[in-house]
Amino acid sequence: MSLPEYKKDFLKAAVAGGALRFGSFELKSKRTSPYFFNAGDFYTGELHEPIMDAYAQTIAASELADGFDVLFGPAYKGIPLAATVFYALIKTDRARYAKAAYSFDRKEAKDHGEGGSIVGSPLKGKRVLIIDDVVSAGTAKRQAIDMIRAAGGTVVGIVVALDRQETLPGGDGKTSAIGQLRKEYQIPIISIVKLDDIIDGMKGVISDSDIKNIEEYRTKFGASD
Ligand SMILES: O=P(O)(O)OC[C@H]1O[C@H](OP(=O)(O)OP(=O)(O)O)[C@H](O)[C@@H]1O
Ligand SMILES: O=C(O)c1cc(=O)[nH]c(=O)[nH]1
Repeated sequence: MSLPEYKKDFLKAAVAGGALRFGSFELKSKRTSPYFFNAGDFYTGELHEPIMDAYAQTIAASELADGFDVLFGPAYKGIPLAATVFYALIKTDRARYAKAAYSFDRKEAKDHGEGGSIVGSPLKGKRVLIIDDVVSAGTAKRQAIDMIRAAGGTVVGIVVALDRQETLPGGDGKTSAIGQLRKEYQIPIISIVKLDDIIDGMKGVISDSDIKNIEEYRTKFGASD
């Protein structure tokens, strides 16, 4: 299967910039994974542009492309994502996104000046697309959904960089964290790449033994949703 160019560019930049690594890594879940994606590395010049463009193209090519009014980035890591990907969306298709908007929250409400927790576009009556780096257990996404609903917005979807497509530890052995959120909130959750794309895109780029380790990991922990 051939990956779209923006996914190839994303993977190439992520590997070159050290955001996507291969070896042995302990996850939050305590699983040992043969690959790791560090969204904390998005700040370098070589990574920033391809990653922000890849988010924008993922959104513009998705079912959510015309279905949101506000791109919302939960604090903290979601904040630069919302601002920068919104800019990339405008650059990608000005006519389509000129009337859209972005916003983000403060972790601590401001008690002076304009006050409150939401900065940027008000959410009342708006269709809101959440942007973030990754989903681990889904806790931060649930909090963001609650906050947006409390502010009168409707969450229409979530976009993240990577879907690891792996089962939730202690779960039913089939469902992923993303799958669980999809079911719970009945919303689309899209990603720039998923584990299957990494395996496809990295063949011939990383060693055969790294590919084999990731395929074995997918066989052991791959989710079915
Ligand atoms: O709980 P999940 O929805 O699976 O997501 C895990 C989130 O946790 C981290 O953010 P955190 O809330 O720790 O805030 P930060 O952006 O300030 O690091 C990380 O950036 C993910 O967005
Ligand atoms: O599950 C995790 O802890 C995890 C995996 C990954 O690839 N990247 C990350 O930041 N966390």
